[in-house]
Amino acid sequence: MPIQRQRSKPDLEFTLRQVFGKPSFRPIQREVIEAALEGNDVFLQAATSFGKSLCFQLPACIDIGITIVVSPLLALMNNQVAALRAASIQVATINSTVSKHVRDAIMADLKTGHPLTRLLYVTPEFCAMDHFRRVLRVVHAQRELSRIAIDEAHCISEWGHDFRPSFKELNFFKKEFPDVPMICCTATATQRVRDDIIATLHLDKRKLKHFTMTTSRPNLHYEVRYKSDEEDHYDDFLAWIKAAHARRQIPERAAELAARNERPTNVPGIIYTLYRRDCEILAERLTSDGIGAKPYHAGLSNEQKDDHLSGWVANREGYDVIVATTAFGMGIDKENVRFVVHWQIAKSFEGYYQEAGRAGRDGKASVCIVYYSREDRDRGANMLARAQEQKMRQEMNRGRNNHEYDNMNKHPDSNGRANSLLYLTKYCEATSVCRHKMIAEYFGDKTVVPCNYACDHCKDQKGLEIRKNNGLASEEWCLTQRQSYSYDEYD
Ligand SMILES: Nc1ncnc2c1ncn2[C@@H]1O[C@H](COP(=O)(O)OP(=O)(O)OP(=O)(O)O)[C@@H](O)[C@H]1O
Repeated sequence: MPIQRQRSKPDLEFTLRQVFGKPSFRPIQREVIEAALEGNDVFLQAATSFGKSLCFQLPACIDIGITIVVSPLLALMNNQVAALRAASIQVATINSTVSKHVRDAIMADLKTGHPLTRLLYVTPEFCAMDHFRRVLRVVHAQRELSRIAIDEAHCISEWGHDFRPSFKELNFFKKEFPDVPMICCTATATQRVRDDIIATLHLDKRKLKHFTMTTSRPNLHYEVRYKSDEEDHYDDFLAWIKAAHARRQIPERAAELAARNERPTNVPGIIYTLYRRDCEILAERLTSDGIGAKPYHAGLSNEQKDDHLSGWVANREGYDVIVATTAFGMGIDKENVRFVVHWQIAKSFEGYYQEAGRAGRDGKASVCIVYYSREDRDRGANMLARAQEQKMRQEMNRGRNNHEYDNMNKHPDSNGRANSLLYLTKYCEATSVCRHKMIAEYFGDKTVVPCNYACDHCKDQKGLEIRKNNGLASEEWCLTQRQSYSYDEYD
């Protein structure tokens, strides 16, 4: 018996306009939504900022019953929940920032079997809890479990195999509720990761409706800036952002901004760093140089994180730049982010593309800069090797026998991380290929990706080569550093 109980042919455009305030669908959104509403399992891969969330949010407003959205990060959940509330949609989230009182009220709504909540955002860890599963069974028995949406589905493959095993347990949904349709959304999955997600969730490949769109973000200008340990690139960045402020203070531009009630110093951006201590130090340095900046990392209290995120989203003075670890990023949707800077090489190619994808979500030109040094590359490789060693030790301590351990190491993910970092290094070192093309190549995107001088290679290849030659430490020097273990102390 199909679980879907739809109202007569829904007017999708009407819901889009009335509920979401959008004038029209973006390419293939309509097709994805129709496939979902027909009760299919759907796999949607599309560029950052494509509008993937709408593909499960809109059906949730049409179908009878509740959509469970599994989401990996608090900031992402809170960001989406706030946007849905602003559109007066009945949405709830259960996570560590939600008080017991609110949590009980949500659970009471679910326990009725006929929840008023249209979308419930939860973590994979919460989905693994017995009491939540029991309540879901009640909702399912009442034929009110409308759909399961897995947002940022690549996390199943990237994180499920090590530090967040609950991702792997998401196959509970298909095991227990095979008739409830599922939709998986991601911007960053290679063929290997796609196969892994499908297998982990127990989706039937033959019946799955697959939608794959280009990875291309033509309004993003990708740039690599070369450096070595010898120099502090802070001054380079400060000069760059001060120049952006100065351009906004040219009289005609300033008048335009004033008419829109915008501050000339509001150039919203994100700086990603690998280390928590850098978040604090850098935010303080920028603030003392007149650039409003706040840190964001897992070591801050929930109140601080909320304050910094909400101040930044609201374009509040003093909150223009967020200096963050990767605790901030995936899925964060603020339309006017004009730049994303990676203070060091990112942890993976997927991470880089995701984080850079926070820029220019309004379609306007925006800049993505990576400060790349070979020393940071080696530190990144070190961090990865250590994490893998630690995992190996933990698994040994947990008593896996050698055979199991060998199989674990044969898992596609064990090499995936290293390959991803290697490709990111290749991307940073490259001076003879368009950066947009390199991104497409990594994700197996066969479409022709346009680059209208929107990367440092296509804009000025000669200059790029010179900057690389002048900026990087030599490989010989890095080798001596590696041999003397000097990178280990920094980690
Ligand atoms: N049809 C549409 N018309 C106008 N805006 C839209 C439409 N669909 C989605 N959007 C807007 O596009 C923005 C990006 O959407 P969303 O956050 O769902 O992106 P995403 O595909 O999940 O990206 P990411 O993978 O980077 O998180 C949102 O602000 C959303 O409101």
